[in-house]
Amino acid sequence: MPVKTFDELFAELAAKAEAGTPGSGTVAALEKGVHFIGKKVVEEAAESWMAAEHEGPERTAEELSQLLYQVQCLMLATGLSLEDVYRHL
Ligand SMILES: N=c1c2ncn([C@@H]3O[C@H](COP(=O)(O)OP(=O)(O)OP(=O)(O)O)[C@@H](O)[C@H]3O)c2ncn1[C@@H]1O[C@H](COP(=O)(O)O)[C@@H](O)[C@H]1O
Repeated sequence: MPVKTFDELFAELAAKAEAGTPGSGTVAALEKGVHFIGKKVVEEAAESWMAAEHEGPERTAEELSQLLYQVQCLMLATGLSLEDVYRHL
């Protein structure tokens, strides 16, 4: 299975948001807004923490991937680009 990078995922999600792609979970989440997505970020962060403490590296990687996805949704919901975030690294 080809590996999707953080930047590639962001480009995919941004294109779906721009197009309003029907059936996209990302488009649906963006319609719900910052409050909904913010709660998802917190939820996935907590699940990543719990997986790291109790569930092993594979489950932790899975939860962290979901956290990265929700972080990107929050960036899109707030109009932030990758560069806007990267310049703080
Ligand atoms: N990486 C992800 C990804 N990680 C998590 N999620 C969604 O984030 C939600 C939260 O995950 P949970 O584990 O909490 O899911 P759940 O508790 O079973 O479901 P919920 O009740 O919370 O919806 C789920 O609905 C997942 O579908 C993701 N949705 C999409 N992607 C990627 O984004 C791309 C675009 O997706 P669409 O916009 O749906 O086409 C896809 O090709 C994927 O690569």
